Amino acid sequence: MTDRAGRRPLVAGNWKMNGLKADGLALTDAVLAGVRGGAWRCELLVCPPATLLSLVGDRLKGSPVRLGAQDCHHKPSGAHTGDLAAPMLADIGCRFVIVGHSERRADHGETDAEVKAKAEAAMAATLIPIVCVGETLAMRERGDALKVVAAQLAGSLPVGASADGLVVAYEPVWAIGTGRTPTTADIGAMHQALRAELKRHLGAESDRMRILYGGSVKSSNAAEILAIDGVDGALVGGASLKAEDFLTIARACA
Ligand SMILES: O=C[C@H](O)COP(=O)(O)O
Repeated sequence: MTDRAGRRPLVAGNWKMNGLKADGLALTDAVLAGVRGGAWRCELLVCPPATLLSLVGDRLKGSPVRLGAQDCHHKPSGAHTGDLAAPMLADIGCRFVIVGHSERRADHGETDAEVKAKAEAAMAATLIPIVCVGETLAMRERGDALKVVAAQLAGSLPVGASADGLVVAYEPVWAIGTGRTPTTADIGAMHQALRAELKRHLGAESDRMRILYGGSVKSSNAAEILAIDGVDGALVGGASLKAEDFLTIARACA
């Protein structure tokens, strides 16, 4: 992977709804042990469940591994039982927050407009939103993937994003946790379409924005996926729960 327009690759681990305290700490310590002493080409990020953010964040202090959350509310505070506001996440050391993951879009009916509002709330709290988009299998089989995902991105893009202040993640829904991935040509074409869409909305600023690929990224396919033109890193689910697999993926950026 080459630096294109100064984009440093980002490898992000989304732990999803996994891990009790002991698991989270053991995974964090294993990642930190593997990271120590290495010169990392990519930026490293872990996104534990909300219950572990403080604990993991404390462990990560002084390390090159960043902390991120998996969701935030679109308001900065208020009567929203069970939700977490972006300023709260920033307050406990988060630097990034994933918004619009397909699991939240499916499980909680989140729309593009809500994702956009969450991304704007994240930016207002100085967090970097990772805005997720991706097609279902039916959309891909109908030949609609490029069109649908570009429209999803257009509807989810926060207003006023700067190059360093926004990350996009392309995650085909049918590739998440299934072991299936699109062809390298399909991933390349989608990343090209997303960059064109970013450019249409944000102009030249978009050249330096990172677009990640997510969906069944593993240690065995990471090098191939991360070498695709326009892929600026990976959003990793299952494989991020094993430190060695996560770090092998990160090393594939070298
Ligand atoms: O956020 C991560 C993605 O949903 C990918 O998950 P996965 O690597 O388990 O397929």
